[in-house]
Amino acid sequence: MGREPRFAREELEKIVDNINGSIPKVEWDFEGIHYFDNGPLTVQYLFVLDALNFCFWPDKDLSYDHLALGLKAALQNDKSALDADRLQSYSGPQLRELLNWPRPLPLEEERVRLLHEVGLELERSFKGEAANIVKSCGNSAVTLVALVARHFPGFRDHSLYKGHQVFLYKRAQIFAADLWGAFKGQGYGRFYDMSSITIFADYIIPAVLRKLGVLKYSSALSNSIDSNDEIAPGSEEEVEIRACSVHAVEKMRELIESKFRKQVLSVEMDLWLWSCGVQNRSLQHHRTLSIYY
Ligand SMILES: Nc1nc2c(c(CN[C@H]3C=C[C@H](O)[C@@H]3O)cn2[C@@H]2O[C@H](COP(=O)(O)O)[C@@H](O)[C@H]2O)c(=O)[nH]1
Repeated sequence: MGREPRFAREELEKIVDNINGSIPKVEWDFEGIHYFDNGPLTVQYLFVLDALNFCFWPDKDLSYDHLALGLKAALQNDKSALDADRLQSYSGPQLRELLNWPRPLPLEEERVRLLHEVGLELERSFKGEAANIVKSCGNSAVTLVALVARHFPGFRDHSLYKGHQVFLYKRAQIFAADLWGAFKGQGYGRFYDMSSITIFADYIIPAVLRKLGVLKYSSALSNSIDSNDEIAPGSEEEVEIRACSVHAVEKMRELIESKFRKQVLSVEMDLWLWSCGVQNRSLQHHRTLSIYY
């Protein structure tokens, strides 16, 4: 038997019936950890946040919250902390200091490289401001994702799977969703095509779907995940875990529409599933050293 995950339609139907086709509403920033001033600095904050929004698990005490809170505190202390020229100059130890983290961050060199890349390209093409990327996307989240991926190679979350290119664009899509959530669909968060954004294929959502029984893993894959083996970035298994998660949630959304006549966004389903996942610290997730999620 292969090691690939399998999508279980019966389990999915049960879940959709249990919630009566209504996705429990989770407020964006339910954790109360994000910087928000209703202006362009918030866009800069979210863009830098999502440039670094990956791979926290190698340090068991580190989580996404530390990154969000650290960048928020940095901005509150110094409004110019995330200016494009400053982004290009941070070293690893300076980034740690900014985030108030006492030891090297996972993939720290990559994080620093990505910060420099973001600062340089913001300066070169967007007058230093992430808000200008958003202004040039014509209120389309899809255009925003494409623009970000075109200008910032670090956001090009793609892999080659059995000869096909697979694009999951987790961090570029979450940037659009974060704008939409933070600005409550207004101003910098106004997009007419949020329904075209899929879930953000990270390491939490697949673990939640597995726990719910919607994704079934072979015993070989289950054993390696449960014994904390690392899964190689770009491997077939890694792409399958992520792509099956996107597929499962799209199927859930289709089922809710056909059975309950309700339109739901994948972004709303993502936030619900993700918030369940991060509140369950014992959840076993797959471990891949990746800059994409
Ligand atoms: N699918 C999905 N993945 C998300 C997020 C978020 C945060 N979204 C903000 C938006 C509104 C909320 O109020 C959140 O604050 C982070 N992650 C991913 O989780 C992992 C971190 O886990 P841990 O090591 O336990 O902290 C890592 O891959 C990270 O990239 C999300 O929303 N959806």
